[in-house]
Parts: sequence; structure tokens; C-alpha cells
Amino acid sequence: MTLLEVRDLHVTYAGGGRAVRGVDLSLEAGQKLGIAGESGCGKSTLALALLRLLPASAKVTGEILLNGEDVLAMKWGRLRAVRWAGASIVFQGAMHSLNAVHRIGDQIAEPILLHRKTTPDEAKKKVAELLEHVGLPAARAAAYPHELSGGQRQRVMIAMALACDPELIIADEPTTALDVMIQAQILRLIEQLVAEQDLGLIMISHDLAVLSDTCDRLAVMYAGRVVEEGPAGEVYENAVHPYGRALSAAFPTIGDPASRFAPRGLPGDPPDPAALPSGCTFHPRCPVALDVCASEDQVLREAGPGRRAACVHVESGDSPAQGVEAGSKTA
Ligand SMILES: Nc1ncnc2c1ncn2[C@@H]1O[C@H](COP(=O)(O)OP(=O)(O)OP(=O)(O)O)[C@@H](O)[C@H]1O
Repeated sequence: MTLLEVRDLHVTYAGGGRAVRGVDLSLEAGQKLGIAGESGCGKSTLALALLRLLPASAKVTGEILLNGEDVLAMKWGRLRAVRWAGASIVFQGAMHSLNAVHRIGDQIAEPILLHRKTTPDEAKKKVAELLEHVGLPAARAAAYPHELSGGQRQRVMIAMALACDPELIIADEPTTALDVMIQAQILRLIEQLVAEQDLGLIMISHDLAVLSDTCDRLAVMYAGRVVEEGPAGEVYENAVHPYGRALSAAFPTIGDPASRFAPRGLPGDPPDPAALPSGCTFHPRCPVALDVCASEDQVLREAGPGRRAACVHVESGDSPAQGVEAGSKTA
């Protein structure tokens, strides 16, 4: 069953920044989709748009169907019910997302009291269960956010996200602010909870290695668009879009010491969404760009079974991969 279907989603900020440009995504119940891309590619804007959490300065068009119901067309009351109970978000940087002056137990209880017909005592019991579920002692409910470590705070965020039994969790860089050991623990926790409860997961990260380890499918975003998508392992190991190749080369394979010597980095930055380059927006940074790339936009097209990519080379049968690895520029 299709849990989430996003069709032709556009988000434009006041001032003309086209942060999301025609994104189509589909997620089956229980499926895990990773969204990768450098900072500024529109990942967070996309995540926030899914639950209509963007500021009023953002104009959103398209369709976001959650269990067949269009989130963009929902009345306020229905939207409130869908947030937390239908889908919930784990944000990056738990310290900023938690309220410093309230005990964490009260913060986890808040959505439960708001969305479930429940008494304060029942909510308290649920909070204790949730804390234990994410690996924290129930007694930590009395703690304030500053009394917890970064990893513990992120566990609290995950407990909150699970509080109303959603079908979909959207995790936006859930481990970015944490050290490597704790990152791995939090990722394992998310994987375990998602598997146990058969939840859909959209995980956002700039780190393709982390996403390929956790997710079934990967979508690579550049300048507000998905430029490549397919089965997670295949996109990570053998991306066909030059941007996907560069991203996967930039991060070592988890647990593979040899991969530390893989080529790193990509010169330049993603473009300003208010001043996008002509043609394929990646062409100014692309090591295998052709003349035509400066004038001709590329759309996603079939790039093998279950795979799509938006690159002129996909159609011509060239392998962008070789150019990226060699750092060569074909004109
Ligand atoms: N409230 C806003 N008003 C105007 N522009 C914004 C706003 N929020 C984000 N943007 C712009 O939209 C573009 C996409 O930002 P977004 O945060 O979605 O990217 P991202 O890929 O999630 O990056 P990061 O990983 O740094 O969060 C950026 O150029 C950003 O400056």
C-alpha cells in the first residue's frame, strides 16, 4: 500500500528562491527512503513541506498524498490530527527542538494529551514506556533537556516522534550533531523501531553511506530536484548521475577501511535557489558536462531496473562515473 505519494512538489520562498522544484516521490508502507544532498539542496524544505511546517513566506504547490489524502488541501483541524499521529518529524539538533524550561516527560506527553483521548495518568504511563523503548530509564522523564547528553536528547526526540503511533517518521539529519559512536547507536535505534513497528521512514542526510546502510531506496537531491533515485545499495555503490557519484565518493563506506582513500569533495557549492544556472543546474560543477548541458534541462528518466537519473549521459549511454572519478572535463 502506498503510504506517501508526492507529485510535482514546488516550494518557492519569498524573494524567488526555488528551493524545491518539481519533486515526485513515492513511499510504500514500511519502506525506508533516504534523501541525500549537500547543504542547501532543499532537503529540509522538502521534509517540512510534507507536513506543512514551512513558514508563510514559502509558497507550496503540487500534491502530497498521505494515505491517499492530500496534505496540502487539508483543513487546519485535520492537519493537526495528521501531524504526530499520521507522520512525525525528528529534527536535527535536539537541543534547539526541545523546550529548555520544561521537563522532557511533559514535552513527550504534550502531543499524547493533544491527540489521544487520554488522561494525564495514562499519558505519564505512555511516556515511561516510550522512554524505555528508546533506551532511557523512565525516571529521566523528570529531567530538563540540559541535564541530558546530546545522544539522550536525540532519543527523547525519537520518543516524541513515536508518541502518537505514526505510520511515517521523517528524520532530518537525526545524528548530525552527535559524535560518531552515538550516531551509530541512534541510527541502530531508528532502524530497530522502524522495523519493529513497520513504520515508513524518510531519512534525510548529506551522508550517502549512512543512508545506504539504513534505507531501502535513495533519492539524491540537487538544487531542489531529485537527480537520481533507485535501490539504496545500487545508488551508493554505482551512482549513474555525476552528482550522485561525487556524493558517494565523498563519504567512506561504513566499516570499510580502504574506502577512506576514496576521492573526496566536489569543488564549489550548490547554486543559490534564487539564481539557478541555465540548463542542467549541476553543469557548472560537473566534471563530465557537455556543451548542451548549459542550455538543456534534464529530467529523470529510466537508468536501469527501478532506477532513474536526470543526466544527458544516461540517455547517450555514456558513463558519467569515469569522468567524475578521473576529475576530467569533457566539453
Ligand atoms: N525560510 C527561508 N526563507 C528563504 N530561503 C530559505 C528558507 N529556508 C531555506 N531557504 C533556502 O532554501 C534552500 C534550501 O534550503 P534547505 O534548508 O531546504 O536545504 P538542505 O538541503 O536541507 O540544507 P541543510 O542540510 O543545510 O539544512 C537554501 O538555499 C536556503 O537558503
